[in-house]
Amino acid sequence: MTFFHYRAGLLHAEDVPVDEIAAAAGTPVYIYSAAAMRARYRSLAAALTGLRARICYAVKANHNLAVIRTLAAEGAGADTVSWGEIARAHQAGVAPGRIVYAGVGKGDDEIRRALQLGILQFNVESVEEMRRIAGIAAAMGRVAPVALRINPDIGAGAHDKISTGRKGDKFGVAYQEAGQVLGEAMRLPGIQPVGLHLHIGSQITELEPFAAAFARAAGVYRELKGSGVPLERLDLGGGLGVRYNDETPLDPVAYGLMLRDVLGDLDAELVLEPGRWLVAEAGILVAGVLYPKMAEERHFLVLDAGMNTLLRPAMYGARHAILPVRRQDGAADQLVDVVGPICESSDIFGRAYALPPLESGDLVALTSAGAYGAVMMSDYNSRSSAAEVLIDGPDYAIVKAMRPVEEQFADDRIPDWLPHPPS
Ligand SMILES: Cc1ncc(COP(=O)(O)O)c(C=O)c1O
Ligand SMILES: N[C@@H](CCCC[NH3+])C(=O)O
Repeated sequence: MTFFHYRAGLLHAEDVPVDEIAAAAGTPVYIYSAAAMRARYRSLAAALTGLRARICYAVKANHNLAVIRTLAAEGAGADTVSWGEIARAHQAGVAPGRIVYAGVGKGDDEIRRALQLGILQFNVESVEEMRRIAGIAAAMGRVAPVALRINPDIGAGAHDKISTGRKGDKFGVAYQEAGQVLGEAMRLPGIQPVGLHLHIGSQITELEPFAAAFARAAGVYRELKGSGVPLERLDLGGGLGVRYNDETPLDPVAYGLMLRDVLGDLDAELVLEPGRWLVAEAGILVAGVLYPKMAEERHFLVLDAGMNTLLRPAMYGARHAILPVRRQDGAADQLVDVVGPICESSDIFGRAYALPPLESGDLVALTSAGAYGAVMMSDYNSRSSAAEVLIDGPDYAIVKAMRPVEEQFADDRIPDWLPHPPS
């Protein structure tokens, strides 16, 4: 965590003291380090040297415009999964010709808008979707560049809920059926097959499943290209794993070597769609301590951040390391269960965290929170989403303010015909 470090016992994000940011933006607050994101991007790009490859940042991991802009300025394109994400990426400055668009449920209007904008390619997940895109494109007098997402039947990912490439998962078409589907695609007006796509899962810390899936995809690619399908791109998806606690994150150099080994002689431009790997460790979530609740049977630390702020622990049993924002010299750590304020038993970040004694008003930082944190926030229990702050050296900016409670219900409407309650 070199971009988040202690100086004189106080946690800093790059050069800015974290307590200063918390005072300015309120808590809970997500803090992102631009330098950390750039360092990640550059180390991955460097590991791909010599390969014909492009990086399309999976904006689902963190879709704040300032985050997308930081990576786009480094040369990243965008991997998207809805018109909303395409619009965000475009708004943040990503050129349409650098945007790929996946997802099992693309709506007609989304397809139309993406065609109008002129994105690089649609990553198509079913024959039904292929036909739908063909119809819409033909009616618009356009041709949709399409990569077919194949399901390689290889499981990977830290959790059953984030494995996407097994037979029976909803994503893509069985790899054995790719030829048939692309054969039909070639006969459809409005479709230009340009590639294959796969994405086997997320938070993968081993190279083997990637290598096995990519080798399988390369076999299909070669066979189809050999039989006359004009393929030019193989999109490998994302999935590169990071450190949350004690995991060994995926090494980009080893990943690059594996790509050379498995795909070095493939006649294809490669596309990588990392999300988590670029931004997770570049972000922390800073929360205020509401109460230390030291019941005899269990010690709890109740934070002002909850599952509505960071859903990963409740949803996947994920465990993010937690640091005190101010270190205490000489104070012995206590084991505490760290929980949020939401009325759900699953609103718990984890049991038995070793932390120094903390009081109301103290701050803690949940680490590796830059990916799938802010994007998955909700106003559940009518608790407002956290603010987001971007740091760049000595500078910082609130890149999304915490929403005042009144704005949460500003769009609700009470129909005139509903009776009034008694006064
Ligand atoms: C198609 C696709 N590409 C890329 C990603 C990004 O994954 P990750 O954040 O694990 O790199 C995902 C999400 O899992 C995805 O579904
Ligand atoms: N949201 C998930 C991962 C899903 C990745 C997107 N397909 C997480 O927090 O780990």
